[in-house]
Amino acid sequence: MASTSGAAQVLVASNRGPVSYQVRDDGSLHAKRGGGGLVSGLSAIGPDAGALWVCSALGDGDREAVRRGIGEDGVRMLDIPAEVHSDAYNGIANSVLWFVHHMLYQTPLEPVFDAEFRRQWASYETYNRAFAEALAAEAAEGAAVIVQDYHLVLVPGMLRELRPDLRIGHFSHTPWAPPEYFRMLPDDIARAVLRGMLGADRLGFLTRRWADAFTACCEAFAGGVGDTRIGVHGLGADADFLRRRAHEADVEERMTALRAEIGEGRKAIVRVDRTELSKNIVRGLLAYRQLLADHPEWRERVAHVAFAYPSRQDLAVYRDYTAEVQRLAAEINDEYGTADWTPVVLHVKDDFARSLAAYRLADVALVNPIRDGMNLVAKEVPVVSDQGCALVLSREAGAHEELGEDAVTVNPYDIVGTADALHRALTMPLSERAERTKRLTDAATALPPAQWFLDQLTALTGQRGG
Ligand SMILES: O=P(O)(O)OC[C@H]1O[C@H](O[C@H]2O[C@H](CO)[C@@H](O)[C@H](O)[C@H]2O)[C@H](O)[C@@H](O)[C@@H]1O
Repeated sequence: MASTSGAAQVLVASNRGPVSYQVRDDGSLHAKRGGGGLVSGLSAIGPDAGALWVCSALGDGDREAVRRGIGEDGVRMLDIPAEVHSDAYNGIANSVLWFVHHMLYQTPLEPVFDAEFRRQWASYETYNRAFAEALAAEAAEGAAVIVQDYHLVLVPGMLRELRPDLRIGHFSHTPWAPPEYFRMLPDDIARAVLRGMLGADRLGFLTRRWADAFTACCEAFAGGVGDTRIGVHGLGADADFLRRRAHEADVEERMTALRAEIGEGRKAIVRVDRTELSKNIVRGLLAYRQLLADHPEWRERVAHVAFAYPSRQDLAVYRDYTAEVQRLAAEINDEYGTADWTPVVLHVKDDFARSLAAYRLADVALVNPIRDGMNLVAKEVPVVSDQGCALVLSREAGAHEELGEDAVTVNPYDIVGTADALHRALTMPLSERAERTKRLTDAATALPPAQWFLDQLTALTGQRGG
């Protein structure tokens, strides 16, 4: 394992780490890169950067790795009891805080703040305390610590009490809810969230909109942000890595297979997401069906390549959503498919090489979240696309702040509007597509992950506060 206790000068903390382990049939452990935008962003902080990454063991394989003392350089995995982790991650972080910040509650999916919620909140506190104690033990005198995301909002305040000498930052990868939605949380919990965060010297957000919403919540419920500084760092795509990786042999192989699935000469509307309610995959499929209904000329001339990778499957609402995506894709294929045309090419098994293959082949990328911290797919597709790609982008994605001018903007709730946007994107002249792709690429790569992290570190260590 990587560090000597008390020696780390720079630390990051997040629920999901850069690697996860699976136990093979022969008992050996297989290491796999962790998924999701947060990991993509932080992966620039390799062991060479000298940082220690403190994360949670997430499954049996990870726990086994901790028990066997197996680990990557620069990574410390915490073996927090499975039931505490489940309450904190599934119960509080993903069923409450995620839903509040993405404003996903709507009838009949409503928050229930009952005794079970209070029990899970106690686990969430325990979980946060485990991180605070591990960070306090690993950090050198005066070290910089940057805590990540809604799983760990109590850590800055807890760590401040344990180690007042540290420079403490926190970065949110999600949107932040406006006060009129945030106030849905019980008052004491809302205050605990804000006070926990305000234990940091500096807080980072992906866009000005989310930073302003946080400030507004503090003004409404915590008497303001006090001495805590707030900054905006719009995580960008890693162009060098993506372009290199997208031209490796396994990606080329998958392009051949995908071309066969799409069919010769057809255009491809591509989307790649975790199967996540906020990503709005169902309305994307409904919009595609509307396109086929409104514009029969596209039948047999286009395919919707939809990769919906498993996410948070311990939660019933995510399993139901996954089933709905699969049901609707099959329904569209039954309704419009022909002997040699599959209108929706749906894949649900996570495969990064196949995602890159789809990016390269895309004529149109559909990114239509209800709300999204940033959405890195919107930034990755233009970088990798072989022939220039039109981007249909929700105005509610953080990425829209930087990419909106060269995207075709949609209201994510408007199915007819999204169908019209798809038609506009499909008919965009190739020269216009290429020009827009060039500008999208410039904007998407303005702040690559390594620089994104360094900027936060410089801003944090260049000041004392809190
Ligand atoms: O760890 P999981 O529960 O499997 O979820 C994966 C990650 O989802 C969220 O990612 C966000 O971060 C991205 C990078 O800043 C952003 O582009 C994206 O739009 C967000 O959804 C979550 O914030 C992470 O903590 C999760 O690890």
